Amino acid sequence: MKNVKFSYPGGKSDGNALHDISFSIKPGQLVVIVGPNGSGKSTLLKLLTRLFDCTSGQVLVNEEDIRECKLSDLRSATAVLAQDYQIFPLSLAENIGMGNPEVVADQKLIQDSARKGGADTFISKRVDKYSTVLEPKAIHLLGQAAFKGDGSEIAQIYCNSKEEKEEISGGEQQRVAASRTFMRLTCGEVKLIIADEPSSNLDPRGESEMFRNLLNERQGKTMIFVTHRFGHLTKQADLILCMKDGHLVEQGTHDKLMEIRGENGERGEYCKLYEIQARPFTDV
Ligand SMILES: Nc1ncnc2c1ncn2[C@@H]1O[C@H](COP(=O)(O)OP(=O)(O)OP(=O)(O)O)[C@@H](O)[C@H]1O
Repeated sequence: MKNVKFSYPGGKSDGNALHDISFSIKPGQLVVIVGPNGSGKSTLLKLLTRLFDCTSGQVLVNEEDIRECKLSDLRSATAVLAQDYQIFPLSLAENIGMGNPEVVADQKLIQDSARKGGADTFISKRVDKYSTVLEPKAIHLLGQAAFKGDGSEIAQIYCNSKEEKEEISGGEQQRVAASRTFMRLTCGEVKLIIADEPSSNLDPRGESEMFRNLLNERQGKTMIFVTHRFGHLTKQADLILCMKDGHLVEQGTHDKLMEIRGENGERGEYCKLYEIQARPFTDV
C-alpha cells in the first residue's frame, strides 16, 4: 500500500477509516495485523481483497495497481476466512465442500478439510454425521431484528424457537467456516490466505490447532492474519502492522516493536497492547 486513504462510501462518521497507510509485504511472508476495535484492521483487508477501492493512494500487487488486475484472478488467488462467514441450510459436507466447487462431493477431501478446520470431532458425534442439514444463520438474524423492534414477548418466543432450532454452536460454526477455507486451499491456485480473527469463538486448544494447521498450509503462500490474541502468531510473524485510529502507527517484527520507546521512555503501542494481553496470565 502506498499512501492509502479510505473513507466508507456514505459513511456517517467524520474523517477517514484509513489515513495515509504505507507498507510492503513480500511473497510468502506471515503478516499479523493488530490494534484495538475500530482501528481499521478489517478495512485494510477489504482493500487488499478489493471489496473496496481506496479513496486516494495505491494498492499494488506485484507493482501493478490492484484496479488494473483482473478481479477473477485476484479472487482465485485469494482464500479469505472472514469474521462474517455464512453457514448455509445445506448438509455439513456441502457447507465444507463448497470451498472448492469442482470437487464439492469428494468425501475424502471434505473429511480431511474438516479435520484441519477442527470440525471432524463434533461432526462425528452427530447422528447424521456429514449429512446433517444445518439451520440457516439468516433466520437467527431475522429473530434478533424482531427482538429489537417488537418488544419482550416476541423476544421470548424467538428465544424459545432459537433454542429448539439451533444446530451447532458459534465455535462449531467457526470450525465449519475454517474447514471450508481448508477445502478452498485444495484447489491449488491460492497464493494469499487472509484470516480475520479466525479463532474468536474457539477454545484455547481449538485455536492453537487451527493456527498450527493454517501455518502448515503456508508453503510459499503469503498469509495475513488479524488477531486480538498475541503470542501464537505475533512472535513468528515476518511483519506486524499495528493499527490505531485508522493509522498504521508501528510496523516490524515482535522483537523490534517491543523495543520501541518514546522520548519519555514510554513504551510503543504494540508493546502496550502486548503487555495488557499478557498481564492477566502472568499476574495470577
Ligand atoms: N461498512 C462500513 N461503513 C461505514 N463505516 C464503517 C464500515 N465498516 C467499518 N466502519 C468504520 O471504519 C472504522 C474501522 O473499522 P474496522 O472494522 O476496520 O475496524 P477493526 O480494527 O477491524 O475493528 P474490530 O477489532 O472491532 O474488528 C471504524 O470506525 C468503523 O466504525
